Amino acid sequence: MDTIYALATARGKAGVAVVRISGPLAFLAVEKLAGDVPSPRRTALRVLKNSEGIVLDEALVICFEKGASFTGEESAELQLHGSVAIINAVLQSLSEIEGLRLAEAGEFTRRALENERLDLAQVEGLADLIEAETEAQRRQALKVFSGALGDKAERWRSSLLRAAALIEATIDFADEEVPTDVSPEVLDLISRTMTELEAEIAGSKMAERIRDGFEVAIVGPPNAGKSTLLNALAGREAAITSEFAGTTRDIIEVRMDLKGLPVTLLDTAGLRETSDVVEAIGIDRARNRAAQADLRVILLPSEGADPEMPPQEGDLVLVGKDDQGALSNSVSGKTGHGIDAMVSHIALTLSERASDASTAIRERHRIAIQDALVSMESARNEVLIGADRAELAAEELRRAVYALNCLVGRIDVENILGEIFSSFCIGK
Ligand SMILES: Nc1nc2c(ncn2[C@@H]2O[C@H](COP(=O)(O)OP(=O)(O)OP(=O)(O)O)[C@@H](O)[C@H]2O)c(=O)[nH]1
Repeated sequence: MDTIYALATARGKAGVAVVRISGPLAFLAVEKLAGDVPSPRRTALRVLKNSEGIVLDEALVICFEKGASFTGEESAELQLHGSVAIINAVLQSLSEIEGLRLAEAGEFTRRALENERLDLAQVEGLADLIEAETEAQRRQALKVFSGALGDKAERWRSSLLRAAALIEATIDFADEEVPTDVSPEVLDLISRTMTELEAEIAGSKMAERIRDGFEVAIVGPPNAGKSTLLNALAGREAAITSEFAGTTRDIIEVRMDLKGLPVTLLDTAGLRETSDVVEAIGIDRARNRAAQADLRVILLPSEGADPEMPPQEGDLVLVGKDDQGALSNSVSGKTGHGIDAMVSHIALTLSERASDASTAIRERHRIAIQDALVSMESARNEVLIGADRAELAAEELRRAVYALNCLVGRIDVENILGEIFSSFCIGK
């Protein structure tokens, strides 16, 4: 096993830069640079020198023993002054040590997975945690990273293994008198686990939204002030505004952090009958995209005007361009009146929905859970048919366990690793 090293913090000037080293020669490398190996898990101030004795930097050095590090291997972290020249000099010195090489993207995490310091779902949680931009994303990713999905999978797995063991016991005793009918307990175990898996699937759509962002569309008739409102929310001129009805044709997207929730705001073409071919295409797009959005702000030019699109649950219907707030349900992109109330409503509505989010946050998780459910359903049917189908029932339960094993990466890992680690950078 090679010993790997890499800059773990972002490149460029910073107060501190951290270089990580992991593998069997990690302590040896520290000794070469720092003169000794400080006691594990203790921060030690050391002068780092290269092989010619030239001082590179004064740094904080932390060593981690094998079995008690992020990767599970002997490893060390060098907290350097964050200068490009120091980083380069230290990386250069490390490269000159026999048996050390620069880490590949995601290689530290991959080793953590191989050494069972993390399960696959935790690796995915870590990738999301590094990507997290908003509070909701941070919380969700941290939950997965801390092993919440793996814990659940372990519980489901042991229920299914118990059910399978009960059934298998009846197979072994098939020729003899079977003391008790195990089917009620088996059915109960299967049903209870299925209910939990179904809840997980139900919440996974919302969890994906937290990862990828909610869509909020601003829709309504032309000239209602949609683009002006979007620009006010974005804090920049993202969309063109004009006094001419039908200015916005294509969909304009602005990503923002709305009280901790990741939201993509959509400005859409004003909805009306038109003979203009290009405008008509824009209106079609507007209708489709708005219909699929998580929430719509329907902006009207005046009170009682036709919204041109029926509001759905949670949608806001507001009168636009009400600069002084003469109406109760109104907003003005120009003066900012009503914007706080609107943002609060959107954030509240979306965060209520987000509270249903599960720990299954990726399509991969959903597919594995769905596979497990299909097998459990078959197992249940076999048990209901009768004791002579015990072998088939046990087989289906084993299949369900296999699907759950895939979920946390006990098996079939290689196929998915490439995809997962493609989002990691060097040093992670
Ligand atoms: N007084 C006032 N004028 C506004 C407000 N919002 C927009 N306007 C004006 O109304 C006109 C249309 O505004 P837009 O924001 O382009 O309206 P829109 O709904 O995006 O229009 P379409 O692109 O045609 O669908 C422009 O002349 C804006 O300056 C507002 O809050 N108050």
